[in-house]
Amino acid sequence: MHKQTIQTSTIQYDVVVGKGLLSNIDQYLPKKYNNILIVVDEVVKGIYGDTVIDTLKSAENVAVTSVPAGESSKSIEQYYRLLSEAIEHHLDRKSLIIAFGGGMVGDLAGFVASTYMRGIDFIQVPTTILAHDSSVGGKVAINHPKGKNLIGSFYPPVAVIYDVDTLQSLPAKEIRSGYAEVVKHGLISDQAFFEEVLNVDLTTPLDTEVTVDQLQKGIGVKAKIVEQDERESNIRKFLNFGHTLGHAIESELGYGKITHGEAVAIGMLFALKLSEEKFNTRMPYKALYDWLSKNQYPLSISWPGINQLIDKMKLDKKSENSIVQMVLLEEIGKPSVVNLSDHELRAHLEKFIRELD
Ligand SMILES: O=C(O)C(=O)C[C@@H](O)[C@H](O)[C@H](O)COP(=O)(O)O
Repeated sequence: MHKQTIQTSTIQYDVVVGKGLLSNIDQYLPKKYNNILIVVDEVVKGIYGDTVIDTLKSAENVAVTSVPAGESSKSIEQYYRLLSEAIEHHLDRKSLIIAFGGGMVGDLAGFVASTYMRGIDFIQVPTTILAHDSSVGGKVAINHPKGKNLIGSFYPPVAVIYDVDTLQSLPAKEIRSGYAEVVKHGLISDQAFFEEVLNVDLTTPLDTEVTVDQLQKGIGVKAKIVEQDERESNIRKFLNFGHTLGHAIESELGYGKITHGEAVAIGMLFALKLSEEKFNTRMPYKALYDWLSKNQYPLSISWPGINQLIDKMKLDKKSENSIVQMVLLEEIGKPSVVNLSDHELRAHLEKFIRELD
């Protein structure tokens, strides 16, 4: 078991990563709670629900509610339903919400926790590779049809309990989605880490040791940034590498039509191309493209119109005065935030889409 403590200006919490944590989950709660609501992804509930529920029920007053798997559950309807569940189960300010599942559940349940009675404790219990990223750092949100994560807050969990045994049951699409965020952590931090990630073959069973090591490195990259800039006024923007276009694609195609990581993968390719042109430097575009293709990421998508994409990119939370900001790389491990005019963005996007197709 590996423990990493995140210390921001507002809170300190542990991220515990290890095997077999679910069946002892009660031991990792930072304190005793009078009432617990577990919000769980339907699929996760079917596989691991009993283990967690039984363990907690022996010690605590526990209610469970499941949400349909997939990004479309990050909706105002599910959010409202979960608030109603919290009321119905008499959660109060001494209660706890446990987000048990992937990034969707973490974002949704975390946002419920951040607003119910003006905020109650919540714990992230991630079950996907992607959630090594989303469970740390305290960004919680739901989507609006006009844009991804537009309704949300910064609300850190009181603990992250990451049982890596759960990764065994991930379908290929989820593995791909999560690994895009591992690639991102490599690109924004360190050439050696990036190269190590590109050595992973996602078409064969994962080597758990290698995966866990890379997830811990990714969490480390994220922790270092979040500790310095929890509310994204500066360097936290770097964690958004690949997301400006990625989020626009996700929201234009319809949430869930393409996974978050698959969309971010295309966004990272675009960001690498732009980085080459902006900084007149060589980027590992081809290496990443080849790795993504080999690992069956969908790179040939049914592209939304450029105007729609640009409108969505302007709604990105990094934008100021409707000017799109993108995270580019001066070199691997040296991210930089760059403003882009509509004209520039359009020209680069048109070229990128033409070349990718
Ligand atoms: O933690 C962050 O900061 C990130 O940007 C990490 C992203 O990988 C993550 O998908 C995040 O939820 C996106 O945030 P958003 O602010 O662009 O909605």
